[in-house]
Amino acid sequence: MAEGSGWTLILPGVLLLIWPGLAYLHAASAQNSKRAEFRNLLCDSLLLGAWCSVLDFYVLATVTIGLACLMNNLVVGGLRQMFVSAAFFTIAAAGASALTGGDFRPTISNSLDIYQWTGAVVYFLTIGRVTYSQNRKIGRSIGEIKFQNRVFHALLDLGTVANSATNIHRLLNDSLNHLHSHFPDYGFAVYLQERQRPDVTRYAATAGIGSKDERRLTDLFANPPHTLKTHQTSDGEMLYTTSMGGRLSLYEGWLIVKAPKPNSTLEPILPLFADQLAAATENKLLHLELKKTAERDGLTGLYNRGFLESALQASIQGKAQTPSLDFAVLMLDVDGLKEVNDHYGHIAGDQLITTVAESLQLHCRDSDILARYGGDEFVVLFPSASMSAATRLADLIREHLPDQQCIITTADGAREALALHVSQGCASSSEAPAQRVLALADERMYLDKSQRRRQRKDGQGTASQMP
Ligand SMILES: Nc1nc2c(ncn2[C@@H]2O[C@H](COP(=O)(O)OP(=O)(O)OP(=O)(O)O)[C@@H](O)[C@H]2O)c(=O)[nH]1
Repeated sequence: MAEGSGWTLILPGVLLLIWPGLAYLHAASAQNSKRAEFRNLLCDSLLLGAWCSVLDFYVLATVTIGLACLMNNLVVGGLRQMFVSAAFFTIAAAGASALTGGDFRPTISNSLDIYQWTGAVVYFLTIGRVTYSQNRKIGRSIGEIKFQNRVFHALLDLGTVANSATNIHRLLNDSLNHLHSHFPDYGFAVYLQERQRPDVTRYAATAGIGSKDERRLTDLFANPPHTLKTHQTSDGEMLYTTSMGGRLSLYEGWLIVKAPKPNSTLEPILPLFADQLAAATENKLLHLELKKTAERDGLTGLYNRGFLESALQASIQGKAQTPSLDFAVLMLDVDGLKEVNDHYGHIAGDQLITTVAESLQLHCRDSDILARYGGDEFVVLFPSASMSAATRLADLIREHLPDQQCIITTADGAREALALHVSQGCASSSEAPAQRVLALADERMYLDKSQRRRQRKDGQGTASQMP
């Protein structure tokens, strides 16, 4: 083709000015933009092949344009796309030569060579620069995705960790340790307090917070919520405070996160952690409340009969599995409750029951299971103790209970002091089959009661004495 022919002006114009815009519109409007991009690249190959023909296959231009074209296709569509593009490039070059009767002039002039080399160098350096910034963007995105994955897993597992805790202390400690294991660079603290009784019921836990910050936070926590700010720095580190109150019905709560530096990625996810922790805490509080209601006696707060029977069954099974493991039972029955009810009314009777319960509780150890078994009957189960534990407690009660009194208010407003008396009987699995132990203690308790009744009749004592 003759030098300076119209094609040398039209084709670059089409390639550089019109085609990129058309290719963009095509890709943007296509339903499958990836396939549209492949088609665009193949059109690119056709146009570039034709352009090489227009340039009379000037070798440097042909090599540079051809390589750039193949590289684009390889990067975007892989080897297959590259081979297809090579075919399109060749067909277009050959077709254009055939149509226009183009020449073959691989070398033209040194100055054009220098110009062409400069263009090629600039082109490939530009591609390198673009690829570098793309890689950095991808690196940043991967970092963000990894962080979001950590957040996602930490959130997902937080629920499991919190739900498997047996009480609120464990829940808060386990949850914060879990968060700290996922985010070792961060420190965590949580504070909870009952809305109605902030000074009475409080919980606190920390993980990864230094003792200095812990002291500072404890001071801050002494007067919440006014003094707790959402953000504050501590020695160049950042403390983020998120309220958990919205998800808690009876409690106020705050999750505090200490970040090594201000962190804008962290801020939006803190409410997620606070929410998850608050939801788990609320569930646990409800669960514990329900459990307490199911296990406890409403009047005295002691274990109820249902709980005692399950604990007794566990002891019976324990004895069956390990015969050397004994348990013992002490049964107690308040004397003269009916008389108190009849004289002073049921409220006074209730007071007598609760006073006896409190006195019994004073003498029991943590491992003893003290339950209200019936109206005026109490049972103490010693799950892994012999008869001596039961007789020791029975002796203590016999010795100290009569010294204590229950103060009641009579219908006319007068205050009366009632003496506390109980009948009692003990039994152990070392002296009877495990299933019979409670019944044996009951029989012994009734023997004791009969004896005490006889004594009362003989005028040696009264069941309920009013001094
Ligand atoms: N105030 C009150 N009375 C109760 C409660 N549960 C049971 N009672 C009453 O307690 C009384 C128990 O009567 P009894 O078994 O004869 O016991 P008692 O009067 O202590 O007589 P002894 O055991 O023989 O000394 C009954 O009148 C029941 O109605 C309760 O929760 N509160």
